[in-house]
Amino acid sequence: AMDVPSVGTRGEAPWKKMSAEELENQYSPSKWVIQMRPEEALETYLQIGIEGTGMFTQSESTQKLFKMVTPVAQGVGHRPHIPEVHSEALHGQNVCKDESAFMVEVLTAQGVAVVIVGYDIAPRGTLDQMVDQVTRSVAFVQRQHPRNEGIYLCGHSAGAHLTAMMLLANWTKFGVTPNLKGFFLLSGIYDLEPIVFTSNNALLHLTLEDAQRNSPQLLVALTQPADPTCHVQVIVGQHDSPEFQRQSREFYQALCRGGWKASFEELYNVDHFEIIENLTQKDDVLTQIILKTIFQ
Ligand SMILES: N[C@@H](CC(=O)c1ccccc1NC=O)C(=O)O
Repeated sequence: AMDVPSVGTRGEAPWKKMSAEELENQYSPSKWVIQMRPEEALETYLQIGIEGTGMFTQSESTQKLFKMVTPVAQGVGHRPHIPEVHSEALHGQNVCKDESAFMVEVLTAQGVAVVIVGYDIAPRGTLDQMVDQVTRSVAFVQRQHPRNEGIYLCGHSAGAHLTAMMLLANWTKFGVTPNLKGFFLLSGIYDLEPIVFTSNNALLHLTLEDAQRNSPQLLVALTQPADPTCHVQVIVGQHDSPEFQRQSREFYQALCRGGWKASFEELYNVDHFEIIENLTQKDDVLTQIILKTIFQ
């Protein structure tokens, strides 16, 4: 019989047929940038981070991007305030929560309260601990702001993975059910198994079991959406690597099969990093998606 390549999510995962070198490439976002050399991208985006707003200045500089936005009631004399930032932190080896605050102003200017969540990245924290820290942070915000009009979670790259894990959280353990209205999952990974076989695992030390237990791609099929009206937007850059694009598309498909209200978008002409770079600007495509979703 002819060797017909499998289509969609059926059949063997395509990464299993890749050489070690090719797999490493696919899971190194810096190798797929379009405007710079890879080393330049690492320096620009991963080492010094994206320029901050100065709002959060205590730079412990070891945490990862994960942010959460909460629309609050606007009224005369009622200035939205930004709740205390957690000093907990995730698996990103790269960007810290302070550096992730660069996009808050465009949201706070519209009356949206923004919380940047930190967590203990590897090797300080295990992936299970990071997921737990983020879960507790979301529960904390709900407890502090029980009358919020809705909580939207947003994460990029490894942060999108942690954010996606919140779709599967068991909130009963935390004594509170967060008022989750929407998810923005940007250039994320949702099946962690291939990560085990890349250099990304040098600090993380994920076993196959750890990877499976923390793979939303595998878990969404086994869970019912708590709130079927909660909108999950899976968004990937046109110039993200083919593996990152496949992960986003297949996660979107899994969400649809699981009964979630999901949508998928490939953003034109941006790579893994550029996708969030213009979140400081009101007219940016992604900024507009976020604002329209919150204020619809
Ligand atoms: N630092 C590496 C890999 C990296 O940043 C990464 C790899 C897999 C999944 C997420 C990653 N980064 C962002 O959270 C690189 O891009 O060269």
